Amino acid sequence: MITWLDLPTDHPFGIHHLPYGVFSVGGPPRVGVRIGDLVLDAGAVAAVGRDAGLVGDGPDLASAWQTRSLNAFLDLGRPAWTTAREWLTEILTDEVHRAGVEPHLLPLSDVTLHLPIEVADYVDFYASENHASNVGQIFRPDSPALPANWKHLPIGYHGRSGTVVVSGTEVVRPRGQRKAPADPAPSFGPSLRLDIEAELGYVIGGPTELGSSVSVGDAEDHLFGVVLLNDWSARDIQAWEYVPLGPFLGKSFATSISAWVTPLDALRAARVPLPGQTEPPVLPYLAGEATGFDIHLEVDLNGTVVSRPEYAGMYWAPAQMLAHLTVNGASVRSGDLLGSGTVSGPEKGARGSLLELTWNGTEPLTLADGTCRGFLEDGDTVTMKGWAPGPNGARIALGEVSGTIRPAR
Ligand SMILES: O=C(O)/C=C/C(=O)CC(=O)CC(=O)O
Ligand SMILES: [Ca+2]
Ligand SMILES: [Mg+2]
Repeated sequence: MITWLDLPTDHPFGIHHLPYGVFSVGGPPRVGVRIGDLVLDAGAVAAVGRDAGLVGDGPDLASAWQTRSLNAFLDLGRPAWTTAREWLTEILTDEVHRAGVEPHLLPLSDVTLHLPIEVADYVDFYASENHASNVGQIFRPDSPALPANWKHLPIGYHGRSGTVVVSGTEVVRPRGQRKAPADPAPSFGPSLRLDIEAELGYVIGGPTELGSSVSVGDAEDHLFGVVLLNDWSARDIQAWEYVPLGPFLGKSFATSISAWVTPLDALRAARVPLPGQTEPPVLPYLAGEATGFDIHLEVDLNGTVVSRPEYAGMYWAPAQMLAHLTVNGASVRSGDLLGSGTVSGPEKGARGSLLELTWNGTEPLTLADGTCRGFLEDGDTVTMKGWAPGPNGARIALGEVSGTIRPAR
């Protein structure tokens, strides 16, 4: 597949990728598709196709894309996502479309990128066995590292969708209550243990009805695509507040996602079997054809790569997470966001949080500038990147997610 754009076939944002985002250039935000270092004004070019009668009786992509989020497009469901991807591929590869499309391509450097989805409900899972057992040892040293339910169900909690922000948004250090086990009483102030969590976020589309469930086999009809996600976490606030209802203010102040949503359809070459769920076997509603993804992550703190987590090691698949989330009859909405849980590998250099990398601050990291970190300081910038294998040896780069810490107000 060769595009008429002047683009190497192995470009990480090549014709085999085509991630969606929302951009503006002075005017109202609208849906864009990234190709190379250009952004295609997708709604404008679809309107040209529609008005010229080229798009037939298919879904009205022009209307869905001339809006300020991906939600209307997500509402159309998987058949429309497939049609859209085929059509975009055609207009970017067949030279006959060039004159009509070229005026709607803008340099990435000229546009402002926005939060790509209006986040409906946000759920964060806990799907890495290494992460769960590390945090278990740190937070609950007198209990088994993995809770008794961990291999039977994908554990999760409902988060705060209104504080999900796009890459580049500054993060204000949260204030709150904390009490270390040895402290006689709780104290209040800016978090002293501000942390990151490297995760993938799954963007849901195709709403379901209240009372119905999505099976593992049907889950990918509702899994539109993937973002990189940083679940900023205040460990001191979290450790004191979370018993018995789970994370609350320690994680609700900001969650950052990448501006680009990589469609699941672009990740065909990245599919890998799950590491294995035979001991114990999962209940029937969680069994079935579920795969993981061979996605490589990189966490950069102020210019030093501090971790390289491997998503392929995750225990629970996104299809299982969605099946579990809906098994009680809970419905999903377009724009729902599912965090995978922190991606941590077995090696120290593959842990997805500073909590684990520094073992709760007791083993600080030394950065390239010679400074040390247990947790984040004001002014620190964290950038997460990711890539997956694409077709014919090419790579697919996920959109990066970055954020800088500002002092508490
Ligand atoms: O084990 C705990 O009490 C808490 C765990 C987390 O903070 C992790 C969480 O947000 C889920 C995840 O990212 O894996
Ligand atoms: Ca998390
Ligand atoms: Mg969060």
